[in-house]
Amino acid sequence: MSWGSARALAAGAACPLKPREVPLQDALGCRLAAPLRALVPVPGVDVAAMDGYAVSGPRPWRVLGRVLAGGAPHAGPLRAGEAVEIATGAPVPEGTSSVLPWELASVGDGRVDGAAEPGRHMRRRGEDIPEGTAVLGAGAVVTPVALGLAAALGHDTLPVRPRPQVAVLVTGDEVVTEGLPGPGRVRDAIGPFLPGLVRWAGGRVTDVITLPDGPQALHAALGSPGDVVVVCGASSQGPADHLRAVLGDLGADVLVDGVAVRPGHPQLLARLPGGRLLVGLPGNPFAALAAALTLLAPVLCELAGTPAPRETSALAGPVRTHPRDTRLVPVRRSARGAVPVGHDRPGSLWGAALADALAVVPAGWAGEQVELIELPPGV
Ligand SMILES: Nc1nc2c(c(=O)[nH]1)N[C@H]1C(S)=C(S)[C@@H](COP(=O)(O)OP(=O)(O)OC[C@H]3O[C@@H](n4cnc5c(N)ncnc54)[C@H](O)[C@@H]3O)O[C@H]1N2
Ligand code: MOO
Repeated sequence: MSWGSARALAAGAACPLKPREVPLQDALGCRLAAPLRALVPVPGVDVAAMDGYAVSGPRPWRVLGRVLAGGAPHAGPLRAGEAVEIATGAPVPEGTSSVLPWELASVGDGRVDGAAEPGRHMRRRGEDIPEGTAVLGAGAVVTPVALGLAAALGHDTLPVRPRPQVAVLVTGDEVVTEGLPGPGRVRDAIGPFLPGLVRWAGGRVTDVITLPDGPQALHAALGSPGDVVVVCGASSQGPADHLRAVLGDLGADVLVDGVAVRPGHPQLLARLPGGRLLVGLPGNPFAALAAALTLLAPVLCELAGTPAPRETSALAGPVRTHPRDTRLVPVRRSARGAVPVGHDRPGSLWGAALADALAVVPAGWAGEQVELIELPPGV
């Protein structure tokens, strides 16, 4: 299957998850499932915008008392010639014609005087945001700032597209997860990059489980909870690659079995009985990254309701093409175009770690602009 068809098929195989109402802090990074509306006007009542004196009518004014934000409001309306000392954010009494900042006020003998401009230094109820206004549309990303806005508008929870939950199964008798790998051993380089990549694509890794080679352990682990299961290694058809056999036993529907892309051609997408999707990534780490961006990222973007960004660029440097398959080439974007960074062997993440995108170079490429797939940035 071509690289483009595999990506499109992966996106089409996933349906957006049902919206859920979640506490504010849990909504960070999710997409809003409905417009964010102002449950209250901002400000809630007419308030002072400066520390000073709320005054009524022409100067000078007799000072009747003091109103603080969060304190008791002034009892009754202000009449012409009357004032109260007031703090920024405190409700101005009915009848206030202006707020005179303390810097402009002369005070003495229970009176205040100064050049007050009618209507100045007050914020009217709903002047910043009228009640009921839709301030952000459905589909907007809940940023840290959006959380502050939602709180100001009276929300304790938000309706969002939930983050798809991803279980990661890392297979291989030779794979170790800490320390220096001994002879015949290799450090797991895929389990450490998947949580960040998954989060960037809108999901959340719930578990990274390391499994020995063998069908029993894999069969049992495929029951791990999650909207998507990712299996690393075991995607090829060697003597220790049991994924296909296990999927056959389970009666899974294999939707993609190999993609015409280098690296990463032995990748796989299947629908498990019950409807969950499984993505099989090759064991070579750069091949696994290429496959994750080909099949896993589109699945997660679709489940999370996140549109996948599209970007094209000229290539500013030589690349090798493949006679039949698309090549994914680590590049750094620059004003001259995307510069290949090299070090792009399937077994190493060196080139990808130097790069900020992968250039999609089709077979038979003749120098035209290429698509770029962004690599997850650090946060
Ligand atoms: N006869 C063929 N053999 C292979 C083909 C092929 O087309 N015909 N394709 C090769 C390619 S390309 C890849 S990629 C691998 C994919 O194999 P698997 O997904 O089954 O992965 P493994 O065989 O388990 O491992 C491959 C390689 O990667 C190392 N590895 C495995 N897991 C990890 C990990 N978590 N972190 C770091 N490195 C890992 C493993 O030790 C092997 O060296 O198949 C080729 N063979
Ligand atoms: O996926 Mo392999 O090269 O394509 O390492």
